[in-house]
Amino acid sequence: MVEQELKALRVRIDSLDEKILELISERARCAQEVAKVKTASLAEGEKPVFYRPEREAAVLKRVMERNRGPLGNEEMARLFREIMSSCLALEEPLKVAYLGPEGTFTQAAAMKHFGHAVVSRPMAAIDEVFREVAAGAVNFGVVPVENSTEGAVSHTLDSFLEHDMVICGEVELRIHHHLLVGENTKTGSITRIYSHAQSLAQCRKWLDAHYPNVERVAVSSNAEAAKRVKGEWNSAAIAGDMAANLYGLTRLAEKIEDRPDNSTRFLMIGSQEVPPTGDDKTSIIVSMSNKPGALHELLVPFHDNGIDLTRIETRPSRSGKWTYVFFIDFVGHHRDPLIKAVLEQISQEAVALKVLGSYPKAVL
Ligand SMILES: O=C(O)C(=O)C[C@]1(C(=O)O)C=C[C@@H](O)C=C1
Repeated sequence: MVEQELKALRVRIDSLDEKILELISERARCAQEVAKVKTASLAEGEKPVFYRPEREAAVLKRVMERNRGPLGNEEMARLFREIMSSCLALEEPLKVAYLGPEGTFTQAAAMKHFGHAVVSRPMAAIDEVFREVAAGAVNFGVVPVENSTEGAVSHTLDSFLEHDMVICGEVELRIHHHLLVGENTKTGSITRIYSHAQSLAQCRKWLDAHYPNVERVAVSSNAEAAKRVKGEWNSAAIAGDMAANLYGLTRLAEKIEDRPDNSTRFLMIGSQEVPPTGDDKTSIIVSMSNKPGALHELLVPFHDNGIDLTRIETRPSRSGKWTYVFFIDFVGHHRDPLIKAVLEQISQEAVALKVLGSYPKAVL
């Protein structure tokens, strides 16, 4: 009886899969047509722009709005994310550099934002990601910018001071850390725990409680930590799922981050300006003259115009001792008339103002 029912359901699934297959193929052919149209309408010397983040955000939002379940909105959007990623790859295979090595959270962020049909290249340092994008060796780069527990990633902020980059997207990732061991690890004899400094900090209380006397060794990435543990018998690593799976490690303890809402925000950097979608964010760098009330003066225009600031960060400017630059993120697009007016007002008071980019708010 059960066998009969299962058989009938599987016949239905097969027939639905055939329809889905046909529809996906039709969609892919449509994307090929889009590519032809984009290429045909070019002026002399102009390059086609295949990747359209504003359109991708609209597609994913529409899917989420129309979804009636039983699959959740995020799950459904994730499936469409991958379909679109493959459609884009037919138009142009995107090359994306990220802070490596393979298995880092930054790689997971890159996949969450662009899907898996991109050609991704791990870089050894944040600055290298910036340089690879600046050199035109890849279309986009992915770098971490802030963590909800540990704050700003200062290497990324400093790199924005050195390179002319356009921010064209953001993605947020829940960060879950696990204590990982290899096949050879003697779990009762762990004397050393490897991880990236930020991850060690994010698990500080857990480590104090469970491994108070074990040496904590900061290495260049969580993936590097996982790699080291594979060959040692007395060490463990703190890293996430991607690294655990990549290096075949076992989870001795799961989700050991001190704060359950621990998440990291990543930025997509490139050279492409993104048009407004109606639900955007903008990132700017401003340097003010070193006088009392400078920060107040900078913030007043935002307040007066009801603009929602989502982040403000200070870094030394590197061009003069004790001068500072402010990294500010706010809601809106720099082409919106209100935002334009506010930026105009600020630039009259500022020593320098640079718009790093306006981009759709993260959908996924
Ligand atoms: O609409 C476009 O411009 C397309 O190229 C199609 C498409 C899609 O598959 O929906 C593919 C890539 C772009 O980044 C955005 C959307």
